[in-house]
Amino acid sequence: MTTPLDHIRNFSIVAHIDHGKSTLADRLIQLTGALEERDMKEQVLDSMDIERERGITIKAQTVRLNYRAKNGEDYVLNLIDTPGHVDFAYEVSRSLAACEGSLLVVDASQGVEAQTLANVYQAIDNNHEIVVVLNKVDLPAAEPERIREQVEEVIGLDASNAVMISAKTGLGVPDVLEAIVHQLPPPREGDIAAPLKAMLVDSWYDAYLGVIVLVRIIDGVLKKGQTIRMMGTGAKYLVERTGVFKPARVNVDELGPGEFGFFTGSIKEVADTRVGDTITEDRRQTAKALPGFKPAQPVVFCGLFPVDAADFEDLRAAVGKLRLNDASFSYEMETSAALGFGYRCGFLGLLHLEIIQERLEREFNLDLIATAPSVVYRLNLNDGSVKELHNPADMPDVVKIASIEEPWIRATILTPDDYLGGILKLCQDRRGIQADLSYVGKRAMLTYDLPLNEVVFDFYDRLKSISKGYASFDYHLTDYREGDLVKMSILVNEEPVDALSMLVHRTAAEKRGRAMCEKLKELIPHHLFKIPIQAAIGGKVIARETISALRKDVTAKCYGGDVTRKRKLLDKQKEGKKRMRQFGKVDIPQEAFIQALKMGD
Ligand SMILES: Nc1nc2c(ncn2[C@@H]2O[C@H](COP(=O)(O)OP(=O)(O)OP(=O)(O)O)[C@@H](O)[C@H]2O)c(=O)[nH]1
Repeated sequence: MTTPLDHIRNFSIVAHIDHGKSTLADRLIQLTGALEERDMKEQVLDSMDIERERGITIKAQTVRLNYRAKNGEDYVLNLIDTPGHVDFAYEVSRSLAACEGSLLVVDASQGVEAQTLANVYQAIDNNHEIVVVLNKVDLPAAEPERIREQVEEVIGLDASNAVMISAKTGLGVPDVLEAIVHQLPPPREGDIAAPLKAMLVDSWYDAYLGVIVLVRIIDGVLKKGQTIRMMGTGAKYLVERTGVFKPARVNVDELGPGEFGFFTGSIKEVADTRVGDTITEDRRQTAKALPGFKPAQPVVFCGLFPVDAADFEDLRAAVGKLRLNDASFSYEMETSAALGFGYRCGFLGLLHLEIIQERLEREFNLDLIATAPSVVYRLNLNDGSVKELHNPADMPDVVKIASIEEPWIRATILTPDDYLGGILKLCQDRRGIQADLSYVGKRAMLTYDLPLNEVVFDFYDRLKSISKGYASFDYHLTDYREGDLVKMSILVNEEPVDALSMLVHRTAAEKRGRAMCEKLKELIPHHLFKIPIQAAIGGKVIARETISALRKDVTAKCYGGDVTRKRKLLDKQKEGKKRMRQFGKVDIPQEAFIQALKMGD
């Protein structure tokens, strides 16, 4: 039995990070009895360990809630979870496109932040009705009335019906359920008699069931035994199981118009399922596919290499496994003169990079060296062709290059007035161009255009430290612009270390080069000979440091007598060596790479 359309509400929750989205979702699940209290783990929606530890949401999830409203009617509420971080904007957009309304959660003690704006504008772009929820009213610092006005003023939403709640204590949460039923619209279309038409919202790999595909049904029904066709890829599959998440997986006989649910078939890889694709029945196809989605494009690349070359096979297996569940992560094999075999990997952004790296190290027990993150440059060559450059090491000879273009972003930063000066300077130092400066209550809202290349290093960390954590930040890619970019190489003992080469703006090259050489001088241990460290553009050295020679006999202090002590010291030294990489005759500790690449200003 499918639910009639006017008794279905599909909604998502949009919020700035930490404003209480997950806490509210948990409350809604709890209140509608979807979970027994004792089964209620904290934040059930954030299922992966890392997500839970870091308190961030990565994978979009959906939960069906059964709710009997005060009017006595039974409703099916589908909560579609969306990630809150900028890197996952693409996942946010596809989840929003699949539902009709949003709860906009705003922390009543903090007010509107950068991601509040970015996320709510996406919801508005998707024609969502929006219920404003002011959360954390239990906090002494909460000013719900003031924040209500702020929402109206800054976003232009009618907040007269705003629901004031504390997701933590549960206060006001039942009103949220009523608001969902009465203020959000049911699905706008849906013909149960028409041929099947469904949107592929998400997919992931499950060790027992294979690929699980999350769908939103538009027309018709989806059930076991049907042969379905993915209209974009043309692939056909037999449906083996249909079901919903409550949030535990429950099988159902069929899914009808307006409903969310999942199906499984013999689909081997997540890569076979294209998010945004239209699913129809093979023998009775829908006439028109849904407007397609753009696949997520990786914007940041870096090389990942095992510290111990013998671990390469393990790395190969691990990236393959991760990719099964994350089609937005891409990789191809790379060989580096310095680092041996590894992978060049593409990510949606810096947080995505960090998460993947951490999962590889933690879940697969790998010790990795990551090279400097790089954006995708566009090279216009003299022969008229255009080349995309993912790796500075692949840069062709400069005489072949007519011009280089780099990606730019538009960043929105909200900050208390006190830190504005420092932030303006940071943006200016990073070649930023100010587009706007206005005020949201007592806080400044800055709009800046910045080269992504200047943001991938440590912009976010710097912003947080300048503003003592109070500034919020959001960005989206805008365009490619020509820039005076040069490849800077780092030479250790006259040997170029490819993993440390990078593209920099000519005006910043000398400063970066000098900082890099100074840093490496501190980080590379003394050897028995003098080691020059140089930064160079083409053949021209722009910075230089020298590590003096040192004769060091670690066993000298053992007076030759105690053999076991001597052995222990030698073992210890060997252990230290394992985490080193040899460049020509020089050993560079892994730590030196990480630190050199992490440069502050
Ligand atoms: N005092 C108070 N704290 C709350 C309330 N709601 C949430 N919090 C706390 O605020 C913090 C962030 O809440 P989350 O629900 O994880 O926030 P989120 O928006 O889901 O964050 P992300 O998943 O990282 O985007 C947690 O420490 C919660 O315990 C509330 O009503 N009152």
